[in-house]
Amino acid sequence: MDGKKLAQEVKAELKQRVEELWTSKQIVPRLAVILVGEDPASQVYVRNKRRAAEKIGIKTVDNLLPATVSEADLLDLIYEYNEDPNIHGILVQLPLPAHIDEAKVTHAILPSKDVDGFHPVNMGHLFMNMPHSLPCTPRGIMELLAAYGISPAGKEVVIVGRSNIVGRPMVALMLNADATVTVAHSKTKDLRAVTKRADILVVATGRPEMITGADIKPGAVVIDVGVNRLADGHLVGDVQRQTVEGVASYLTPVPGGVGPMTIAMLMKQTVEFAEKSGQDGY
Ligand SMILES: NC(=O)C1=CN([C@@H]2O[C@H](COP(=O)(O)OP(=O)(O)OC[C@H]3O[C@@H](n4cnc5c(N)ncnc54)[C@H](OP(=O)(O)O)[C@@H]3O)[C@@H](O)[C@H]2O)C=CC1
Ligand SMILES: Nc1nc(=O)c2c([nH]1)NC[C@@H]1CN(c3ccc(C(=O)N[C@@H](CCC(=O)O)C(=O)O)cc3)C=[N+]21
Repeated sequence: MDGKKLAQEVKAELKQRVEELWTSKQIVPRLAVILVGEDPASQVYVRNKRRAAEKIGIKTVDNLLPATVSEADLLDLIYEYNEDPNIHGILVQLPLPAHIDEAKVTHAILPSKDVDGFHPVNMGHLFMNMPHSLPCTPRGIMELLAAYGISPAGKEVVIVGRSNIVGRPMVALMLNADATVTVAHSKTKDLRAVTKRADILVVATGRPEMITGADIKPGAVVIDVGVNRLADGHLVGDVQRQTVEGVASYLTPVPGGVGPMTIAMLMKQTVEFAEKSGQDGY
């Protein structure tokens, strides 16, 4: 499944919507990105986001804060963006340094500007199937499946991983799409027996190539969320491509699968928020 190509298509459509937004309301979508510390992988994501935004016509306001920044200063910055009517989306790159309480930061972002969909209010709405904002990675996966004509309705969907960023919101989206959902994690007994049941398998563990051809049902659709940089600089997923390719009906590559879709969905959410701005929020 070619996430890179689909992401290009999504971004081309967004570019038009951004132009329309300017013509009809003179609004430029603005996204504030906050990165704390100098994690090189995170810097790559921030750069990719900025590049994508520039192409679409979204303005990004990047804040690269030192790892030593205090929690109070970070919260103050978020409060400023909450109040600023010209900022439509706020994203704080995770993980944060240990001295900063991640939950406190996530909760500080105004739900109506929470482009990641990580605020408990947005998570709650998502689980009740009345979402305001959708976490970008799971949403990108749903759009990929839809583009390939794969409907989760009635299917056995197994999600490996239960993080707040990927696994948990993925459960909600799949349930909302009428799948029969199983969630596996590090305490799951006999993981292979569980993954082998899946018609659609979503793997988000951060364990390089842990899922092999022996772990999947022939013909399964396999979504590899993992982005793992090996010591030699090589990028691999959580799925072993060589052994899975011959068994699965579809597989998302790494790179070029879920990652580019995540960025496209972040852009989409920002444009959607800008389009809604001025209307009644909650
Ligand atoms: N492509 C993209 O857009 C994105 C990619 N990623 C990538 O996806 C991967 C996962 O990210 P994230 O969800 O944030 O990771 P986390 O580390 O937050 O969560 C990993 C999850 O996998 C589970 N897990 C770990 N090891 C095993 C195992 N051996 N067997 C079964 N389950 C296991 C953990 O279980 P437990 O809860 O029990 O600890 C946990 O629930 C990473 O490689 C990350 O880089 C992340 C976000 C976006
Ligand atoms: N608040 C927050 N929101 C996030 O969405 C978030 C986060 N924090 N912290 C880190 C993870 C990780 N993540 C990725 C996004 C894009 C690619 C991506 O574009 N990957 C490219 C390759 C990138 C490369 O070459 O390094 C690909 O898979 O083709 C990867 C990973 C978002 N995350």
